[in-house]
Amino acid sequence: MNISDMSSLANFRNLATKIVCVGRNYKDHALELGNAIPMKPMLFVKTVNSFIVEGEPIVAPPGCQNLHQEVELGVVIGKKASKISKSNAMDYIGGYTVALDMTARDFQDEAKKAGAPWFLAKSFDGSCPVGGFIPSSDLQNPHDVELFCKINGKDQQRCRTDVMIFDIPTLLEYTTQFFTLEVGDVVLTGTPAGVTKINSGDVIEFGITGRIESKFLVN
Ligand SMILES: O=C([O-])CC(=O)C(=O)O
Ligand SMILES: [Mg+2]
Repeated sequence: MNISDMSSLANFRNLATKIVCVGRNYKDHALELGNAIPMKPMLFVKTVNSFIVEGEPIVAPPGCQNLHQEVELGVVIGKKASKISKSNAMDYIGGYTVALDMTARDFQDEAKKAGAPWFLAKSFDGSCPVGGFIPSSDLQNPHDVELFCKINGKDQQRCRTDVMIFDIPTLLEYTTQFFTLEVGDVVLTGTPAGVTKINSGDVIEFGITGRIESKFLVN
């Protein structure tokens, strides 16, 4: 498999073995939830069953009363990456996407209190709506784009990626010291401020300004 085989969203969905998520990578989001600014990247994972594309509905997990959206820039891995270094990390990127790290915030709050994993809060089926693909050759600087998320037509999140705490080479170097990233895997780089409660019937539009945009409906 090489990068040209995943030029469409459907293709890298089929290749992905996991979605690696970075938490608290934007100061304003860490602060809006009352969390400390991390000293090193904070990682968790979503299974491939969380991956949905346009046309598939967002569905809250059973019992969730506080479902949140988190718009995030996604890095799509183009070359198997293990123990790579910052200096050539960008060579391992096949392209970029934008996704929602859907979060059952009430489940997460409960897990945080118990010191328990976030798995249920973060990786329920359909918890990762993914939209669009930009080959890395078409996006020279992923740290110089604007992410946006609108709910029912109203701006909810809008932020440039240059304010990430840990940049993409740092995230890839750190991540791959511990586990291998396979072709098609997606690394979600954290959400900016503006997460909020999502309700049944909402329409969520999100993307990279001027580049990719997609629309998902909430069941
Ligand atoms: O749940 C959280 O607040 C952590 C997270 O995913 C993020 O910062 O993107
Ligand atoms: Mg997130």
